Amino acid sequence: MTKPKNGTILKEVPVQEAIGLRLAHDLTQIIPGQFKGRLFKKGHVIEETDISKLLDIGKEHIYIMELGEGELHEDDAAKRMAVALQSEGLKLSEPHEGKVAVKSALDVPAIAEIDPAIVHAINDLGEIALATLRTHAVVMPGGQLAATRVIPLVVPESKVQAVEELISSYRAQHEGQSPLRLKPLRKFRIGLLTTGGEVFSGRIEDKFGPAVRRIVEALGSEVMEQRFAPDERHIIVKEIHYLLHQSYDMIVVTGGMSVDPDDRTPAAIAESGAEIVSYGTPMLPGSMLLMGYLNGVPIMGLPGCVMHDPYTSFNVLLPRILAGDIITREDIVSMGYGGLNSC
Ligand SMILES: Nc1nc2c(c(=O)[nH]1)N[C@H]1C(S)=C(S)[C@@H](COP(=O)(O)OP(=O)(O)OC[C@H]3O[C@@H](n4cnc5c(N)ncnc54)[C@H](O)[C@@H]3O)O[C@H]1N2
Ligand code: MOO
Repeated sequence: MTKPKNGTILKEVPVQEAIGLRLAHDLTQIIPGQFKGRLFKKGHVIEETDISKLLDIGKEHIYIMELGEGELHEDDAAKRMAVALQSEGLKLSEPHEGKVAVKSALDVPAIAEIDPAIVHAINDLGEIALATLRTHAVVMPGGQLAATRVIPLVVPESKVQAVEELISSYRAQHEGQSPLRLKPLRKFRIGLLTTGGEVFSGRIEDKFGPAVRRIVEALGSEVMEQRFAPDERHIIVKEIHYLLHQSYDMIVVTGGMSVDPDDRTPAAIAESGAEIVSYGTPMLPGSMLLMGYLNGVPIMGLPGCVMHDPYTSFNVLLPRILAGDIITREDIVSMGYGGLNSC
Protein backbone atom coordinates (compact mmCIF):
# COMPACT_ATOMS: atom_id res chain seq x y z
CA MET A 1 0.00 0.00 0.00
CA THR A 2 1.32 3.47 -0.81
CA LYS A 3 0.12 6.56 0.97
CA PRO A 4 1.10 9.94 -0.34
CA LYS A 5 1.60 12.55 2.35
CA ASN A 6 2.09 15.98 0.83
CA GLY A 7 4.45 14.53 -1.72
CA THR A 8 6.19 12.10 0.62
CA ILE A 9 5.68 8.47 -0.32
CA LEU A 10 5.39 6.08 2.59
CA LYS A 11 5.17 2.50 1.44
CA GLU A 12 4.12 -0.16 3.92
CA VAL A 13 6.00 -3.40 3.42
CA PRO A 14 5.24 -6.62 5.35
CA VAL A 15 8.35 -7.45 7.41
CA GLN A 16 8.66 -10.88 5.74
CA GLU A 17 9.17 -9.09 2.41
CA ALA A 18 11.48 -6.39 3.81
CA ILE A 19 14.83 -8.22 3.74
CA GLY A 20 17.43 -5.95 2.16
CA LEU A 21 15.34 -2.76 2.64
CA ARG A 22 16.36 0.27 4.74
CA LEU A 23 14.40 1.38 7.83
CA ALA A 24 12.94 4.89 7.50
CA HIS A 25 13.21 5.68 11.22
CA ASP A 26 14.54 4.33 14.55
CA LEU A 27 12.46 1.51 16.04
CA THR A 28 11.89 1.32 19.79
CA GLN A 29 11.57 -1.63 22.13
CA ILE A 30 10.06 -1.30 25.61
CA ILE A 31 10.20 -4.11 28.17
CA PRO A 32 8.66 -2.54 31.29
CA GLY A 33 11.09 -2.49 34.19
CA GLN A 34 13.97 -3.74 32.03
CA PHE A 35 14.58 -1.83 28.84
CA LYS A 36 13.41 1.15 26.80
CA GLY A 37 15.42 2.21 23.82
CA ARG A 38 16.34 1.94 20.20
CA LEU A 39 16.31 -1.63 18.87
CA PHE A 40 16.99 -0.66 15.24
CA LYS A 41 18.54 2.52 13.88
CA LYS A 42 17.21 4.52 10.95
CA GLY A 43 18.92 3.29 7.77
CA HIS A 44 19.46 -0.25 9.11
CA VAL A 45 19.26 -2.81 6.30
CA ILE A 46 16.87 -5.55 7.36
CA GLU A 47 18.26 -9.08 7.56
CA GLU A 48 16.41 -12.35 7.85
CA THR A 49 17.30 -12.69 11.55
CA ASP A 50 15.62 -9.31 12.26
CA ILE A 51 12.17 -10.53 11.27
CA SER A 52 11.32 -12.30 14.53
CA LYS A 53 12.69 -9.32 16.55
CA LEU A 54 10.45 -6.98 14.56
CA LEU A 55 7.42 -9.20 15.15
CA ASP A 56 8.29 -9.30 18.90
CA ILE A 57 7.97 -5.49 19.10
CA GLY A 58 4.68 -5.55 17.22
CA LYS A 59 5.92 -4.47 13.79
CA GLU A 60 4.25 -6.50 11.04
CA HIS A 61 5.02 -3.78 8.50
CA ILE A 62 7.78 -1.25 8.05
CA TYR A 63 7.79 2.00 6.11
CA ILE A 64 9.92 2.59 3.06
CA MET A 65 10.09 6.33 2.56
CA GLU A 66 10.63 8.71 -0.32
CA LEU A 67 10.66 12.19 1.15
CA GLY A 68 8.65 14.76 -0.81
CA GLU A 69 9.71 18.29 -1.74
CA GLY A 70 9.42 20.66 1.24
CA GLU A 71 9.05 17.82 3.76
CA LEU A 72 11.35 16.96 6.67
CA HIS A 73 12.06 13.64 8.34
CA GLU A 74 11.47 13.68 12.14
CA ASP A 75 15.23 13.46 12.86
CA ASP A 76 16.08 16.45 10.65
CA ALA A 77 13.18 18.50 12.01
CA ALA A 78 14.24 17.82 15.63
CA LYS A 79 17.83 18.72 14.76
CA ARG A 80 16.92 22.01 13.06
CA MET A 81 14.84 23.14 16.04
CA ALA A 82 17.64 22.26 18.46
CA VAL A 83 20.21 24.08 16.31
CA ALA A 84 17.97 27.19 16.36
CA LEU A 85 18.00 27.04 20.20
CA GLN A 86 21.78 26.47 20.44
CA SER A 87 23.69 28.91 22.64
CA GLU A 88 26.98 29.19 24.51
CA GLY A 89 27.49 26.34 26.94
CA LEU A 90 24.97 24.04 25.22
CA LYS A 91 25.62 20.92 23.16
CA LEU A 92 23.22 18.84 21.07
CA SER A 93 22.89 15.07 20.88
CA GLU A 94 22.48 13.16 17.64
CA PRO A 95 18.82 12.41 16.83
CA HIS A 96 17.65 9.30 18.68
CA GLU A 97 14.16 7.88 18.10
CA GLY A 98 13.25 11.24 16.59
CA LYS A 99 14.50 13.24 19.57
CA VAL A 100 17.43 15.66 19.96
CA ALA A 101 18.63 16.37 23.51
CA VAL A 102 19.96 19.82 24.45
CA LYS A 103 22.60 19.36 27.15
CA SER A 104 25.05 21.35 29.21
CA ALA A 105 28.56 21.52 27.75
CA LEU A 106 29.84 23.27 30.90
CA ASP A 107 32.20 21.58 33.35
CA VAL A 108 30.47 23.17 36.37
CA PRO A 109 26.84 22.97 37.60
CA ALA A 110 24.54 25.70 36.29
CA ILE A 111 20.97 26.90 36.52
CA ALA A 112 18.66 26.89 33.51
CA GLU A 113 17.20 30.18 32.32
CA ILE A 114 14.24 29.44 30.10
CA ASP A 115 11.51 31.79 28.95
CA PRO A 116 8.20 29.91 29.40
CA ALA A 117 6.31 32.21 26.98
CA ILE A 118 8.38 31.15 23.97
CA VAL A 119 8.23 27.48 24.94
CA HIS A 120 4.43 27.80 25.00
CA ALA A 121 4.41 29.67 21.67
CA ILE A 122 6.51 26.98 19.97
CA ASN A 123 4.39 24.13 21.31
CA ASP A 124 1.23 26.03 20.33
CA LEU A 125 2.25 25.58 16.65
CA GLY A 126 1.10 21.97 17.04
CA GLU A 127 2.87 18.72 16.12
CA ILE A 128 5.93 20.02 17.99
CA ALA A 129 7.32 18.81 21.30
CA LEU A 130 9.77 21.20 22.91
CA ALA A 131 10.10 19.90 26.48
CA THR A 132 12.27 21.85 28.91
CA LEU A 133 13.18 22.00 32.57
CA ARG A 134 11.65 24.83 34.58
CA THR A 135 13.64 28.02 34.77
CA HIS A 136 16.18 28.04 37.66
CA ALA A 137 16.40 24.23 37.72
CA VAL A 138 19.93 22.94 38.37
CA VAL A 139 21.70 21.41 35.37
CA MET A 140 24.77 19.34 36.18
CA PRO A 141 27.68 19.04 33.67
CA GLY A 142 26.42 17.02 30.70
CA GLY A 143 22.83 17.16 32.04
CA GLN A 144 19.83 17.73 29.82
CA LEU A 145 17.79 20.95 29.93
CA ALA A 146 15.56 20.50 26.88
CA ALA A 147 14.65 18.11 24.09
CA THR A 148 13.07 18.64 20.69
CA ARG A 149 10.90 16.31 18.62
CA VAL A 150 8.10 16.54 16.05
CA ILE A 151 5.06 14.32 16.45
CA PRO A 152 4.56 12.87 12.90
CA LEU A 153 7.29 10.95 11.08
CA VAL A 154 7.32 13.65 8.40
CA VAL A 155 6.46 17.36 8.78
CA PRO A 156 6.24 20.20 6.29
CA GLU A 157 9.44 22.23 6.41
CA SER A 158 7.25 25.33 6.94
CA LYS A 159 6.43 24.03 10.42
CA VAL A 160 10.09 24.00 11.40
CA GLN A 161 10.60 27.38 9.72
CA ALA A 162 7.83 28.77 11.95
CA VAL A 163 9.77 27.53 15.01
CA GLU A 164 12.99 29.06 13.66
CA GLU A 165 11.21 32.39 13.08
CA LEU A 166 9.82 32.48 16.64
CA ILE A 167 13.31 31.83 18.01
CA SER A 168 14.99 34.38 15.78
CA SER A 169 12.47 37.08 16.67
CA TYR A 170 13.04 36.24 20.36
CA ARG A 171 16.77 36.63 19.76
CA ALA A 172 16.23 39.96 17.98
CA GLN A 173 14.41 41.27 21.08
CA HIS A 174 16.97 39.86 23.55
CA GLU A 175 20.37 40.94 22.19
CA GLY A 176 20.84 37.69 20.31
CA GLN A 177 20.26 35.48 23.35
CA SER A 178 18.60 32.10 22.95
CA PRO A 179 15.45 31.44 24.99
CA LEU A 180 17.40 28.48 26.47
CA ARG A 181 20.41 29.52 28.51
CA LEU A 182 22.69 28.28 31.26
CA LYS A 183 24.05 30.43 34.08
CA PRO A 184 27.08 28.72 35.65
CA LEU A 185 27.38 28.44 39.42
CA ARG A 186 30.38 30.05 41.07
CA LYS A 187 32.37 28.26 43.73
CA PHE A 188 31.35 30.04 46.96
CA ARG A 189 33.37 30.00 50.16
CA ILE A 190 30.74 29.70 52.88
CA GLY A 191 30.84 30.46 56.61
CA LEU A 192 28.50 28.30 58.70
CA LEU A 193 27.15 29.05 62.18
CA THR A 194 25.24 26.31 64.01
CA THR A 195 23.05 27.46 66.89
CA GLY A 196 21.34 25.38 69.55
CA GLY A 197 22.19 24.85 73.24
CA GLU A 198 21.77 21.08 72.91
CA VAL A 199 24.49 20.95 70.23
CA PHE A 200 26.73 23.63 71.78
CA SER A 201 26.83 21.78 75.11
CA GLY A 202 27.57 18.46 73.42
CA ARG A 203 24.25 16.95 74.60
CA ILE A 204 23.58 15.80 71.03
CA GLU A 205 25.80 15.39 68.00
CA ASP A 206 25.64 18.06 65.26
CA LYS A 207 23.76 16.81 62.21
CA PHE A 208 23.30 20.17 60.48
CA GLY A 209 26.95 20.68 59.48
CA PRO A 210 27.16 17.45 57.43
CA ALA A 211 23.75 18.13 55.81
CA VAL A 212 24.71 21.67 54.72
CA ARG A 213 28.12 20.51 53.49
CA ARG A 214 26.51 17.76 51.39
CA ILE A 215 24.10 20.18 49.67
CA VAL A 216 26.74 22.88 49.14
CA GLU A 217 29.43 20.50 47.86
CA ALA A 218 27.03 18.87 45.39
CA LEU A 219 26.84 22.30 43.73
CA GLY A 220 30.61 22.79 43.71
CA SER A 221 30.94 25.18 46.69
CA GLU A 222 32.57 24.70 50.06
CA VAL A 223 31.88 25.31 53.76
CA MET A 224 35.19 26.84 54.88
CA GLU A 225 34.47 27.02 58.59
CA GLN A 226 31.74 25.96 61.02
CA ARG A 227 31.19 27.84 64.29
CA PHE A 228 28.82 26.93 67.13
CA ALA A 229 26.71 29.12 69.40
CA PRO A 230 24.20 28.56 72.24
CA ASP A 231 20.69 30.05 71.99
CA GLU A 232 21.88 33.48 73.08
CA ARG A 233 21.22 36.37 70.78
CA HIS A 234 24.31 38.47 71.49
CA ILE A 235 26.60 35.44 70.96
CA ILE A 236 24.90 34.60 67.66
CA VAL A 237 25.29 38.24 66.54
CA LYS A 238 28.98 38.19 67.54
CA GLU A 239 29.57 34.97 65.57
CA ILE A 240 27.78 36.36 62.48
CA HIS A 241 30.09 39.39 62.62
CA TYR A 242 33.09 37.09 62.99
CA LEU A 243 32.06 35.22 59.80
CA LEU A 244 31.42 38.49 57.96
CA HIS A 245 34.98 39.62 58.77
CA GLN A 246 36.38 36.43 57.24
CA SER A 247 35.04 37.74 53.88
CA TYR A 248 33.15 34.57 53.05
CA ASP A 249 30.89 34.73 49.98
CA MET A 250 27.88 33.70 52.02
CA ILE A 251 26.86 33.15 55.66
CA VAL A 252 24.56 30.32 56.71
CA VAL A 253 23.06 30.12 60.21
CA THR A 254 21.27 26.93 61.30
CA GLY A 255 18.65 26.14 63.93
CA GLY A 256 16.45 28.26 66.19
CA MET A 257 14.28 29.46 63.30
CA SER A 258 10.86 28.58 64.63
CA VAL A 259 8.43 29.79 67.33
CA ASP A 260 9.89 28.65 70.64
CA PRO A 261 11.34 31.09 73.18
CA ASP A 262 14.77 29.53 72.53
CA ASP A 263 14.53 30.28 68.79
CA ARG A 264 16.81 33.34 68.67
CA THR A 265 18.22 33.16 65.15
CA PRO A 266 15.88 35.46 63.11
CA ALA A 267 16.19 38.28 65.67
CA ALA A 268 19.96 37.81 65.85
CA ILE A 269 20.33 37.98 62.04
CA ALA A 270 18.28 41.22 62.03
CA GLU A 271 20.35 42.64 64.91
CA SER A 272 23.58 41.83 63.05
CA GLY A 273 22.57 44.58 60.61
CA ALA A 274 21.29 42.35 57.78
CA GLU A 275 18.66 43.62 55.43
CA ILE A 276 15.93 40.98 55.65
CA VAL A 277 14.40 40.08 52.27
CA SER A 278 12.02 37.66 53.97
CA TYR A 279 11.71 35.74 57.20
CA GLY A 280 9.39 32.97 56.12
CA THR A 281 9.19 31.30 52.71
CA PRO A 282 5.89 29.96 51.36
CA MET A 283 7.27 26.53 50.57
CA LEU A 284 6.95 23.34 52.60
CA PRO A 285 9.35 22.05 53.77
CA GLY A 286 11.46 25.09 54.43
CA SER A 287 8.81 27.60 55.48
CA MET A 288 10.85 29.02 58.37
CA LEU A 289 13.82 29.93 56.12
CA LEU A 290 15.18 33.48 56.32
CA MET A 291 16.81 35.24 53.37
CA GLY A 292 18.78 38.44 53.82
CA TYR A 293 21.89 40.39 52.84
CA LEU A 294 24.53 41.67 55.27
CA ASN A 295 26.76 44.31 53.67
CA GLY A 296 25.79 42.71 50.34
CA VAL A 297 26.73 39.20 51.52
CA PRO A 298 23.86 36.69 51.27
CA ILE A 299 22.85 35.42 54.71
CA MET A 300 20.38 32.62 55.28
CA GLY A 301 18.74 31.23 58.39
CA LEU A 302 18.04 27.54 57.86
CA PRO A 303 15.25 25.74 59.73
CA GLY A 304 15.66 22.23 61.11
CA CYS A 305 13.92 20.54 58.16
CA VAL A 306 16.97 21.20 55.93
CA MET A 307 18.77 18.62 58.07
CA HIS A 308 16.05 16.06 57.47
CA ASP A 309 14.15 16.65 54.20
CA PRO A 310 15.84 16.01 50.85
CA TYR A 311 14.25 19.01 49.07
CA THR A 312 13.47 22.27 50.85
CA SER A 313 13.40 25.99 50.09
CA PHE A 314 17.20 25.93 50.66
CA ASN A 315 17.59 23.62 47.62
CA VAL A 316 15.53 26.07 45.55
CA LEU A 317 17.30 29.28 46.57
CA LEU A 318 20.93 28.17 47.00
CA PRO A 319 21.61 27.43 43.28
CA ARG A 320 20.28 30.86 42.31
CA ILE A 321 22.49 32.57 44.89
CA LEU A 322 25.53 30.61 43.63
CA ALA A 323 24.64 31.70 40.08
CA GLY A 324 24.84 35.33 41.23
CA ASP A 325 21.09 36.09 41.30
CA ILE A 326 19.96 38.60 43.93
CA ILE A 327 16.92 37.12 45.67
CA THR A 328 13.99 39.52 45.93
CA ARG A 329 10.75 39.43 47.88
CA GLU A 330 8.91 38.62 44.61
CA ASP A 331 11.12 35.54 44.17
CA ILE A 332 10.19 34.37 47.67
CA VAL A 333 6.47 35.11 47.19
CA SER A 334 6.37 33.12 43.94
CA MET A 335 7.66 29.97 45.67
CA GLY A 336 4.28 29.15 47.26
CA TYR A 337 2.50 28.16 44.07
CA GLY A 338 3.76 24.62 43.40
CA GLY A 339 5.80 24.82 46.59
CA LEU A 340 4.08 22.06 48.53
CA ASN A 341 6.36 19.03 48.75
CA SER A 342 6.14 16.11 51.12
CA CYS A 343 6.11 17.73 54.56
N1 LIG B 1 4.22 25.16 66.79
C1 LIG B 1 5.04 25.21 65.76
N2 LIG B 1 5.95 24.25 65.65
C2 LIG B 1 6.81 24.25 64.60
C3 LIG B 1 6.75 25.27 63.63
C4 LIG B 1 5.80 26.29 63.79
O1 LIG B 1 5.72 27.24 62.99
N3 LIG B 1 4.96 26.23 64.87
N4 LIG B 1 7.63 25.22 62.58
C5 LIG B 1 8.12 23.92 62.23
C6 LIG B 1 9.17 23.97 61.25
S1 LIG B 1 8.64 24.45 59.70
C7 LIG B 1 10.46 23.54 61.48
S2 LIG B 1 11.56 23.37 60.16
C8 LIG B 1 10.86 23.06 62.80
C9 LIG B 1 12.29 23.39 63.24
O2 LIG B 1 12.49 24.67 63.45
P1 LIG B 1 13.88 25.26 64.04
O3 LIG B 1 14.76 25.70 62.94
O4 LIG B 1 13.50 26.30 65.03
O5 LIG B 1 14.65 24.06 64.73
P2 LIG B 1 15.06 23.91 66.28
O6 LIG B 1 13.88 24.22 67.16
O7 LIG B 1 16.29 24.64 66.54
O8 LIG B 1 15.33 22.34 66.36
C10 LIG B 1 14.36 21.40 65.99
C11 LIG B 1 14.93 19.99 66.20
O9 LIG B 1 16.12 19.82 65.45
C12 LIG B 1 17.24 19.48 66.30
N5 LIG B 1 18.46 20.18 65.83
C13 LIG B 1 18.57 21.50 65.60
N6 LIG B 1 19.85 21.78 65.23
C14 LIG B 1 20.51 20.61 65.21
C15 LIG B 1 21.83 20.23 64.88
N7 LIG B 1 22.76 21.14 64.52
N8 LIG B 1 22.18 18.92 64.96
C16 LIG B 1 21.27 17.99 65.35
N9 LIG B 1 19.99 18.28 65.67
C17 LIG B 1 19.63 19.56 65.61
C18 LIG B 1 16.80 19.97 67.66
O10 LIG B 1 17.51 19.31 68.67
C19 LIG B 1 15.31 19.68 67.62
O11 LIG B 1 15.06 18.32 67.86
O12 LIG B 1 9.93 23.49 63.76
C20 LIG B 1 8.60 23.09 63.43
N10 LIG B 1 7.71 23.24 64.51
O1 MOO C 1 10.95 25.19 57.71
MO1 MOO C 1 10.04 23.75 58.15
O2 MOO C 1 10.80 24.79 57.44
O3 MOO C 1 8.76 24.03 56.69
O4 MOO C 1 9.79 22.02 57.88
